This record gives sequence, C-alpha cells and structure tokens, in this order.
Amino acid sequence: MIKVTDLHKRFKLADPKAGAASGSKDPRQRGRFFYSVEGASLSCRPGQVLGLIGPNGAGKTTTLRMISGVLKPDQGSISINDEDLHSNGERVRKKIGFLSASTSLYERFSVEENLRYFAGLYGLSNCDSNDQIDLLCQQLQMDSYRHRRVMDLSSGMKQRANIARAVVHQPQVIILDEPTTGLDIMSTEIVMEFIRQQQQQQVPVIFSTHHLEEVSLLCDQLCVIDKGHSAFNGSLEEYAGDRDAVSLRRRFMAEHQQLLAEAV
Ligand SMILES: Nc1ncnc2c1ncn2[C@@H]1O[C@H](COP(=O)(O)OP(=O)(O)OP(=O)(O)O)[C@@H](O)[C@H]1O
Repeated sequence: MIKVTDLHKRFKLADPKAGAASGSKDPRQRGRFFYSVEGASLSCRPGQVLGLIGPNGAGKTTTLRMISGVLKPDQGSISINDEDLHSNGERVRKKIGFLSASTSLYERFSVEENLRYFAGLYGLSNCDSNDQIDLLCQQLQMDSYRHRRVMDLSSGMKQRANIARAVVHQPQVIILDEPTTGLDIMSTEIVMEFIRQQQQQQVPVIFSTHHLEEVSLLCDQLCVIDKGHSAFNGSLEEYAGDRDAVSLRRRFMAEHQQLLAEAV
C-alpha cells in the first residue's frame, strides 16, 4: 500500500526574474522560489494500478520523485506498507521500484550483465538473481536480446531493460514515470501487459502518462495533478462517468480549457 499525504516541494530559482520577464503566469512562482508541488495526496492499494495524469509542468515527476525517495518533501508524508519513508530511509526505499527518465544502464554491458549487476547491488543471491532475470526477460519479452550490449539496442528495447532494472530487486511497490513515452505500439503493449502482471501479483503500481487510452485500459484509480496539487483522486468512473478514453479526455479537456486558451 502506498499512502501519500499533502506533499509539498519548492525549488530555489537560479534566476527569479527570468519567469517574470517572460510574462510567466504560473502562480507557483513566488519570490525566489518555484512551488512545484503544493498539496499532492494519493493512495494505491495492492492489486490497484493508479494513473497519474496532468498537464506538462503540473508536478507529476516531482511528486513521483518524492514518493520514490529520490527527493525529500518540504512537507507531507509518504508511507509504504505502513512504514514511513523518511523515518525508515534505506530500508523502505528498497521496497520501491522506480523508473524515471534518468534510469539508465551501462551501455557496454549486455542487458543480462546489467540486471545481474544491479541485482547484486541490492544484495540478491546468485540464485535469486537468475530466477528474477529469467522472469523479467520473459515478462518484458527480452529473451531475444538479453545477451546484446545495451548500446546496440533500439530505444524501445532499452526502455524495457530500464524497467527490468527498476524492478530487479522484487520491490513491494512500483512507480513508473512515463514508462511508455517514445515506445512503439508493440513495446507499449508489452509494458502494459507487464503492469497487468504486477497487478495480478498484488503489487501496487503508480504510473504517469499523457496517454488516456493507457489509463482507460489499465487503471482502477486516477490522480489528476494540476498546478502542483491533486485536483482529483478516485475511480475513473467517478472522474468521467465512464472509464473509456473518450470520456476521460472530455472531462480533462473541460477542466483545462484555460491552458489551451493560453497556448493560442
Ligand atoms: N529543480 C527544479 N528547479 C526549479 N523548478 C523545477 C525543478 N524541478 C521541477 N521544476 C518545476 O516544477 C514544475 C513541475 O515539474 P515536473 O517535472 O514535476 O512536471 P510534470 O508534471 O512531470 O511535467 P511533464 O508532463 O512535462 O513531464 C515545472 O514547472 C518545473 O519547471
């Protein structure tokens, strides 16, 4: 179970005048700080998949980085299976599998060598590593290229290997920041099927995306982040009356008309 309550995070701006001079209207820029997240809350239980959506710059990545323990919140609390992330630091962080845009692999190593290396860092025995790597190669359909060097792979193949790296230590919860960005239809389907398998294993999964079709096909729960706070938490049906992508898009667009107006 992932429980996140009222997260806040601000960043000190290198040049506070730059935003004002460019006519930036974001009310989150105040004085010398940018208040990136101001009140994000959500929860995700075993067997649930939660989709995190919101406009560009809303604060999704910042929120996910805090939940995964990469970034310390200024305020708020995060618990993983009833253990507070910040009072129990390293031990709780090991329960989390986190994929971000900066998750990377050693380019000169093969996929399997990378996974073995990261499994070792987490203290998995050789036997557990072998089993886990075999399982991940099968689930993410990487058997045909597990012995190839990462530098020779396509971006879709690399992304599947990045996901495997993020979960090689058998985490109790999984957090994926835009796992399907840039992937083709087949790779997207493989990643979506992987998420479904985690759900069946009762592993809570949170993932951010800009693709409402993925939310409609995969998620039970939805969190909409808007200008740094969670504007909606609940089921897809509560959000849009139905769980199909067209209904989700209609509600989302209705609530973000202003952004469209500003962009014109
Ligand atoms: N280190 C930082 N210093 C200053 N501002 C930051 C920093 N990190 C993030 N921000 C700002 O916080 C806001 C939220 O960023 P974040 O990356 O969390 O958004 P996002 O919802 O993931 O966006 P996208 O959908 O474009 O990936 C943005 O306006 C961003 O410029």
